[in-house]
Amino acid sequence: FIEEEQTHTGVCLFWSSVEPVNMSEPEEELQGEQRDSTKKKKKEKRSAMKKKKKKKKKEEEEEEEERERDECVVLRGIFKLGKRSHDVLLTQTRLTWIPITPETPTGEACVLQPGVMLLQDVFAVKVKRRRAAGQQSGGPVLGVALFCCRRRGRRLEEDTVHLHNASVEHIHTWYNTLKELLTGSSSRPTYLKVFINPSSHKKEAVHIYREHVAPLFKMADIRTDITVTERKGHALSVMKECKLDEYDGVVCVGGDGSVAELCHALVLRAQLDADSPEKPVTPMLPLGIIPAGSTDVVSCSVHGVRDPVTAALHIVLGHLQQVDMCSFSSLGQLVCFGFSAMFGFGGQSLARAEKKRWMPSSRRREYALVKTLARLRPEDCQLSFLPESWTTNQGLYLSISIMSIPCLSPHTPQGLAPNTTLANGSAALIAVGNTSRSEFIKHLKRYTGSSGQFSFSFVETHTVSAVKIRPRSLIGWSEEESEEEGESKTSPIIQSEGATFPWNIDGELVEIANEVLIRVHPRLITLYGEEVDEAESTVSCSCI
Ligand SMILES: Nc1ncnc2c1ncn2[C@@H]1O[C@H](COP(=O)(O)OP(=O)(O)OP(=O)(O)O)[C@@H](O)[C@H]1O
Repeated sequence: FIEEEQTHTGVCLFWSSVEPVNMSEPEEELQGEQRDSTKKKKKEKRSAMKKKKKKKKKEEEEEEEERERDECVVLRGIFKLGKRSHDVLLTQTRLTWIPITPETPTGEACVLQPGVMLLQDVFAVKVKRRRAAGQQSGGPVLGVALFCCRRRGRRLEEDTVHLHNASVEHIHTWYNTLKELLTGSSSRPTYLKVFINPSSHKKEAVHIYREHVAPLFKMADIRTDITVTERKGHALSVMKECKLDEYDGVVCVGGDGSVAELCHALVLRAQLDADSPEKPVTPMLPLGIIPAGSTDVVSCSVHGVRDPVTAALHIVLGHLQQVDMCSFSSLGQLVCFGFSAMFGFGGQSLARAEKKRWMPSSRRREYALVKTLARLRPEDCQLSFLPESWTTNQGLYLSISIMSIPCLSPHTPQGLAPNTTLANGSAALIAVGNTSRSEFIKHLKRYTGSSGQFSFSFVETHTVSAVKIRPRSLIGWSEEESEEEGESKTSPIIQSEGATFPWNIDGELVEIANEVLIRVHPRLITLYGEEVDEAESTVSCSCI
């Protein structure tokens, strides 16, 4: 077939090189036939390729089945699942149950579906006993229960498989063997340091942890050491002092601000332990994020959903994902480590929202967004970025964002930075130049859809490893705002002389006067979770 195709291509090339001018009728007919034949051959080639792919897939499936068959059976026994008896097989990696086929009166076998469960999805096994109400121990053995996770889209849900058999000996053999197989997985934690921010979003973090997370940790025999934070910076000070080598991981229950504080703390602590004051050091412990904030973009970016159960199951099962981080510094001094920063519109609207802390958080956000749009003001600055050598641009920008993760959220399922991934070693730079308010709103609105937010002449995007932003205006944002609003100036986080500019770093307001240098540190931190391409979209933003 390939030979035929090659000969045919040769003919085509020959015909295409013939001058079309003054072509005689037979020649035209011949060329028409030739075209038909080319189409036919292409179709045949496509169908042959399809067949080949199908064959390959079938072969792979057969190989997988053979591998499963060959995999050594560790235990085999009869159990009741539901009301029916099953032949249950346990290997090193999976549990398979095949219904014992009953004979029908006509002698025909009735076909029943077998079931399978991978041990990598099982997080606990318990012996089931019959107990009277209030009885704490003992009781006749009923069977074993396997607690596992099932995937529903990007969500992980808890599920249980009950294997019933009243033989004590049989059940103990199965329980001990299953326990042994499950403890083989080294990335699963047994002792966690947990930080809960009770002030996050609707002040529900403690409740979320108690209701949805603690029972799963208990079921998986994970011990915890809990700190309920009392103020900003509390988690950082605890992390500087505590004995980290006792733990297998750290868990943060809160919003993006709490996550950023803990990531920052983990990297600083690693630097301290390694006596490396200059260079960021990869922390030994992974961080688990239980979302309890208002947007939770870091959690959404590693789970695909804003769901405490999914987050807890990723921790329990030891799913690890290395993630790029940025360092933010000014005048040679580290400001913080984080995942994303917004200068201009994003910083200004957060600064406005912070002034209205007394408002409910969603109202506060909408108010700030609308007001910042109404008073849209570009920043005059010098923007430099480093793909290989520094490129410098100067001008008016409405917004500049630097994001080392895609920043997925239910509002922006494809992410604020769909052009970066969790661990590609670079960040997305999205610079929005000066334009009219209506064009800027059009650009913002497209984030809620699937594409098109960058298809404007005033938007440029780059893949970067470092960025420098130097504001050129002499009047700082807060001074101008205070004059406009008749309010007293709020105290800046970084005390500085002269004009300061608001930055939104992982949802936290940071006011900085001078040039800011952002560097990307590939795979600096490990988070519990996995790479996801899109977040589940459950809310829409109506304010614009
Ligand atoms: N007890 C506390 N009282 C006040 N602030 C706290 C407390 N504990 C921690 N913080 C600080 O609160 C800040 C914001 O926390 P977090 O991000 O969890 O909540 P949020 O701002 O409501 O959520 P989101 O960032 O998703 O909007 C963090 O910088 C954290 O250090």
